[in-house]
Amino acid sequence: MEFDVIVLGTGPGGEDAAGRLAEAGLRVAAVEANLVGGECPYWGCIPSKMMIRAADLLTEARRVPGVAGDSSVSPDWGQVAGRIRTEATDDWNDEVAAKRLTGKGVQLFRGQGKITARGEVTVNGQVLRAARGIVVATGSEPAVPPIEGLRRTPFWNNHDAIEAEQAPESLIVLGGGAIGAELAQVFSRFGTAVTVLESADRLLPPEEPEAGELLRKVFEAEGITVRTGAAARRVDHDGSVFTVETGEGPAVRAQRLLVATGRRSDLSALGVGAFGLDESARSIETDGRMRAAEGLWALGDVTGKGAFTHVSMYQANIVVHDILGEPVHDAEYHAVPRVTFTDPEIGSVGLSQAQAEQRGLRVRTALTRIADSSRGWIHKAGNEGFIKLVAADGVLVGATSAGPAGGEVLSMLTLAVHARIPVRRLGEMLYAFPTFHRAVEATLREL
Ligand SMILES: Cc1cc2nc3c(=O)[nH]c(=O)nc-3n(C[C@H](O)[C@H](O)[C@H](O)COP(=O)(O)OP(=O)(O)OC[C@H]3O[C@@H](n4cnc5c(N)ncnc54)[C@H](O)[C@@H]3O)c2cc1C
Ligand SMILES: NC(=O)c1ccc[n+]([C@@H]2O[C@H](COP(=O)([O-])OP(=O)(O)OC[C@H]3O[C@@H](n4cnc5c(N)ncnc54)[C@H](O)[C@@H]3O)[C@@H](O)[C@H]2O)c1
Repeated sequence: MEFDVIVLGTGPGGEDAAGRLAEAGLRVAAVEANLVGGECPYWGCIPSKMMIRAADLLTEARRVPGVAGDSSVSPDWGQVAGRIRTEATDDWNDEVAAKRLTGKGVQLFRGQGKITARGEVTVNGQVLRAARGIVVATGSEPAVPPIEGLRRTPFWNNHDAIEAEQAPESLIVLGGGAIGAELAQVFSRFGTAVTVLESADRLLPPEEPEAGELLRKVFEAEGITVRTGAAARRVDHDGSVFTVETGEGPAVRAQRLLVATGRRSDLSALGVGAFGLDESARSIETDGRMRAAEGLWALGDVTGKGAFTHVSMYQANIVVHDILGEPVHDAEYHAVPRVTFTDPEIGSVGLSQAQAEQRGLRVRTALTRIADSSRGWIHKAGNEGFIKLVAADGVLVGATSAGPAGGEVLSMLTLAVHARIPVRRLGEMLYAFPTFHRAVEATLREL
């Protein structure tokens, strides 16, 4: 079957690119092995943020005493699980999403697609040919670390955690990255006894050390056990209880085990070797137009530029313009924003202090605490957080905004890093009183 473009994988970026290319008049085939929409709407961003919204509501209600009276809350996981089934995922049915895509003129092929030659994808024995090229948008899947015994146990990955119909009594979370931190706090707030095991020396290891320290403090205050420097060595399951040994400290036991130790993309399963690409690589390398080879584009998690929906959509926009021969700015990654939606939210953009120093930049940093700002003091309960700025050569190269609405406050810092606005000019701006983002002004003064 002949097409102009074949899009392999219909996660956020693949779906967007396929739909827009078809609307522009190209003959587009999309190949999807699972659900149209990918990880984000069914097992990622959307349902996890629904869980977080519910968990945050419980905690806000628990903060009433001492500020506004008394409160008592009775968590009901059934309401969260119900919303995820009915409102978010349609019980993991993608009929609506598939109709939306085919309604734009895309021909959808269900099944695992593989590149079998340049310009050729085979799915379920059917050969599809693309005159202009192939877009690889196949995302990532949970990585399973090589821990003795693990694969023999019924551990959870993010799919199982998102589909949970009950909050477990106890839960071990392996990995204190974005997924581990968000879901550890969610289940804890619904009454689960949670232990986080993180092999690095802090939670959210790529972020500023102050972010990991802050989360540890908040987690421990909420009753979550946090063990860092704790790489799992062995996992057992006796039919009802998991036991995880870490080499240091006592073994941990719990009803469930969530493995959230990162993601992987299997390039050999995609057949990108047909284009001369290294199939043992962790990700597909692209140029600024997201081209990986003549007639091959890649976007999303598979490019290794940040496993975030906004990165996938940003790259999809570049792919669409490039394929249509329209002008578009090359992809830039100096200001990739990311938000871990714990409470407090950890928002960050650009380089951490350590990353900037590793690049040999002459770095200046400053940090102020949200609790010391007027808004933080007014807020009283749940006012933990900080702003940290990393500057070099008179511009911000990185920033962290941790706190209530930390992800929203991040927006102005993303703009500053993206547009390389001089620090001096940022300091001349007006900051509304009393807002959380006014802490940025105080931090600029420190800087
Ligand atoms: C629990 C969790 C929470 C998250 N929260 C956030 C968040 O708050 N914000 C954020 O920005 N990001 C978040 N993410 C990350 C986000 O979900 C991913 O970065 C995003 O979905 C990646 O999009 P993608 O376009 O690369 O493809 P994916 O969403 O990974 O989809 C790829 C699709 O390709 C299909 N596919 C793979 N191989 C083939 C093949 N050979 N043939 C056919 N189809 C194939 C898959 O079935 C899948 O549907 C979260 C992830 C998880 C797991
Ligand atoms: N809010 C968001 O934007 C959001 C939320 C969830 C996920 N995501 C995306 O999905 C990606 C995957 O999330 P993730 O949390 O699985 O990966 P991650 O890479 O963010 O974190 C994995 C953590 O597991 C630790 N680890 C690895 N092996 C271990 C072991 N054997 N024992 C103990 N700890 C171990 C690592 O040190 C790391 O801190 C994220 O990097 C992020 O890009 C984004």
